[in-house]
Amino acid sequence: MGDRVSEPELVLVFSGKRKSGKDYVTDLLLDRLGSDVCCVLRLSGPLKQQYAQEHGLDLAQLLGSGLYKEQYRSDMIHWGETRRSQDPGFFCRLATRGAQQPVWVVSDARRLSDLQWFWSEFPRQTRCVRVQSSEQTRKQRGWSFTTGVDDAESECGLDSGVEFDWIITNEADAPSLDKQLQPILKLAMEAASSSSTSRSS
Ligand SMILES: Nc1ncnc2c1ncn2[C@@H]1O[C@H](COP(=O)(O)OP(=O)(O)O)[C@@H](O)[C@H]1O
Ligand SMILES: C[C@@](O)(CCOP(=O)(O)OP(=O)(O)O)CC(=O)O
Repeated sequence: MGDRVSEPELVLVFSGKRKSGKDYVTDLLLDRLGSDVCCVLRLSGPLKQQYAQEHGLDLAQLLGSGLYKEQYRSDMIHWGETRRSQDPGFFCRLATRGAQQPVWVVSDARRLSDLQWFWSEFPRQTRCVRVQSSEQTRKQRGWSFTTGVDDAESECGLDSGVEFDWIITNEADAPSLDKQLQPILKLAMEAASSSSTSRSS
C-alpha cells in the first residue's frame, strides 16, 4: 500500500464485547511497551471521524466511552456496514495508514472480515487476542443489553469460528492483567528488538 513506510513486526488484533475493556487493556499494553515500540490503532477511529463529519457531530464525544457514543452506535454500525459492504478492508486500511511502530495493537476488530484483512496483509505478524468479561462486570461498567446492537454482527461477529492466540479475562478476581499479558509483552519486545536490529543493519 502506498502510504505504508514500513511493515510492522507484530500485529495484535484485539476483539471483545463492549465494556469488556478493550480500550483499557490495549492502553495498558501501550503504557508497558511505550509509544516508540507500540501504537494503538482503532478501526472505529476513521469510521467515527467520517460519520461525525457527515452528521455534524462531536467527534471527541464519539471517541469517548460515555453515553453520547451509545446514542449513535446503532446508526454508526449501519453507516459503517454500508461502507464495508462495498470494501471490507476500508476502515482497516485507513486505521493503519501511516503507522510506523514495529508493534501495532488494533483495539477493536468486530467482524471476520476485519481479521481476514490483517491475516491476508500480514500473515506472519498477525495474532488475535480476545478480551472477555462477565455480563455482570460489564453491567457495572455501564453496559446494558440493547437489541440491534448486542445481538448484531458488530458485537457477535467473532463469538465463534476464531481460534484466538490469547484470551484475556478482564475481571477483578482473575489473575492481574500484567500477568496475563506477559506472553504478549514478551513477544512484542522480541519483535521490537528484531526490528531495531534489522533497521540498524
Ligand atoms: N481492569 C479494569 N480496571 C478498572 N477499570 C476498568 C478495567 N477494565 C475496564 N475498565 C473501565 O470500564 C469501562 C469500559 O472499558 P473500555 O476499555 O472502554 O471497554 P471497551 O473498549 O471494551 O468498550 C471504562 O471506563 C474503563 O476504564
Ligand atoms: C460503529 C462502531 O465502530 C462503534 C464502535 O465504537 P467503540 O469501538 O468505541 O465501541 P466499544 O469500545 O466496544 O464501546 C461499531 C462497528 O460496528 O463498527
